[in-house]
Amino acid sequence: MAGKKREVQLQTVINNQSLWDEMLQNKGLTVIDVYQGWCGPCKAIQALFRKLRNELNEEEILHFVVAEADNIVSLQPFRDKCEPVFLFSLNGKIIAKIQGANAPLISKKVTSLINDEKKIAAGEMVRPQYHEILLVDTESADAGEGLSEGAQEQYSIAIIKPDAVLTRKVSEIKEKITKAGFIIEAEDKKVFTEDQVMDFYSHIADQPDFEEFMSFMTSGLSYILVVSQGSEQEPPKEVTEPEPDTEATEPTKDQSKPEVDITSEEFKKKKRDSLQEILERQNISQFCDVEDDATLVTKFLDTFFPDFKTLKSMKLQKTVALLRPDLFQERKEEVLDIIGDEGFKILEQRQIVLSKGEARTLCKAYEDEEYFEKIIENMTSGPSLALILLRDKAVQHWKELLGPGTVEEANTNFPMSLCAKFAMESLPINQLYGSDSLETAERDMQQFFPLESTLALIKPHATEEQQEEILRIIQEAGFDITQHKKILLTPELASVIYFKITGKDFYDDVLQVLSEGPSVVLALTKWNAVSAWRHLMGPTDPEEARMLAPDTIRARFGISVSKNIVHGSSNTYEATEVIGKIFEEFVPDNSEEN
Ligand SMILES: Nc1ncnc2c1ncn2[C@@H]1O[C@H](COP(=O)(O)OP(=O)(O)OP(=O)(O)O)[C@@H](O)[C@H]1O
Repeated sequence: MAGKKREVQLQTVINNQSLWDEMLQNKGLTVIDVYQGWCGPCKAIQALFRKLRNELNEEEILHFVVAEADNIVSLQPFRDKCEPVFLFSLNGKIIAKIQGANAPLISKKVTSLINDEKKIAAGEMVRPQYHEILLVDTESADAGEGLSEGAQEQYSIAIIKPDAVLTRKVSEIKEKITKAGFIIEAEDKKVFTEDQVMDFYSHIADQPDFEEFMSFMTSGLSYILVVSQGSEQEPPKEVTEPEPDTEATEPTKDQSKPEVDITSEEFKKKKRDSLQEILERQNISQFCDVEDDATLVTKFLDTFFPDFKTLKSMKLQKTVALLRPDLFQERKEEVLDIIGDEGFKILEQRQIVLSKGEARTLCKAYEDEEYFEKIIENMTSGPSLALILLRDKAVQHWKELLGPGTVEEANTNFPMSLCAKFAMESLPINQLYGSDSLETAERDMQQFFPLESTLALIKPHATEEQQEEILRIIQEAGFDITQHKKILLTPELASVIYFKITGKDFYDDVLQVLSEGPSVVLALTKWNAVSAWRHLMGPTDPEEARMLAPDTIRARFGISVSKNIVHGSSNTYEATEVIGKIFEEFVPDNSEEN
């Protein structure tokens, strides 16, 4: 019976990768107890699962399984760990993990997810964009949810406010922070909601100008930075290198290098305390708030960086992989399966016919071989498949899987490598390519996936919640929101965006919709941005979108053709023109405030 799915009283047993993949097809929530062959599933929690199953009575959408880490590639990070791990898969996406048999937490998680599923099915709630978590073992006692006190103490949060983002001061501020010896551990761009401003700035809520501050903070993108102290041995450079725009005075006692006998804790404290001071000395504190209070820092991390600790324990990297033409044509699916099984996430993929020049650059290592021209011929003979892969230590891991450059060496010394596995008569070299280093990966990404920007509009009839959801969808799809502005589109501004349709008979309808309130205007950047954003928006008419592309933004939130919630540029020329006019020629009213 080994390797076959067998029903036990409560939980289905998953003991190989194909059953695991099959399990991911389950509809609704699957609670996965990850166990080790040598110690068996967690008995302590089975009573809770039985109780939840009976009380919730939702067999169609609530499943319980036990999954053996030893035999499932996806669960590799959890092998040989004694502590129980529970994963929560929602419609095939692992969205949460609890380490340890924490019954109350597990119960709360299951109940709330099932209640949400019921509301979604009844049309009472829009499906939230759940983030897929990375499967790693965090190896710490607190690893359930949130961060330990110890971990929180090391970090400060710096918020670069909307006016600084609009006037492009972000790089300068970040550079000043890092030059002063601090490390920016993580960053995100967000438009604060009113509730969030209320929540995070409650300590100044009684100030007379708080309402003004609230509307300023919700008016555009802020950058939220998680900042740590950096190495305690290294003195902050900022104190010894006055910035050109600050007055060159004799260093005060505070600014001089730390005494040699200072303890590392004192030194860390000194550096931590000085982030605010540095910003003040550099005349940038009006653009950037610093939060050191441990409780607030935790709140920021939990709200904006829920995976921070997991990601910090990893070396997440991007690398570029390429399947050469013959392999792409004949065995693409097998390669993609291996990529998935090895835990890589494919961020982008495209078919590309390489030019001779591109092929020569990629195969430079073989330029002295007599078969060089033959491989250039082969590589330019048809489309290759280029991929951007994301994973912990992606560059090294992909190179290790590939094995050596030539089939001869792979067959002799590395018969398990992908080079040997996918060898083909037509080519004496590896049918697969991988970037050699982080620098090469960066260069390869620029070459194969050049960045492009598009203009996006969220129309006035979108509610606050819908705006937030749309921004989340945008970020989840890998777009970088490079500009953000909330403005009332007057007929003059509307004609800049909709210059192509000003003569159409429905143009008055368009102006009418835009006059109903402020719109959110965005510049979105990623490879192939224009077409990717149009794809995400869906067909112009929401009715048609609901039939043809029900997951698109217009299908989910559009009301009618004129109230179709979003707009996007039609081509790169239009995008460049309109972004230039809206974000560069039009000077925002609040750029000099605060
Ligand atoms: N027949 C119509 N009646 C009312 N409004 C319309 C009609 N046709 C188009 N519109 C509105 O004008 C906008 C621009 O129209 P266009 O023909 O350029 O559509 P699109 O390129 O699919 O959408 P968009 O340019 O907004 O991304 C549409 O998004 C829609 O809101």
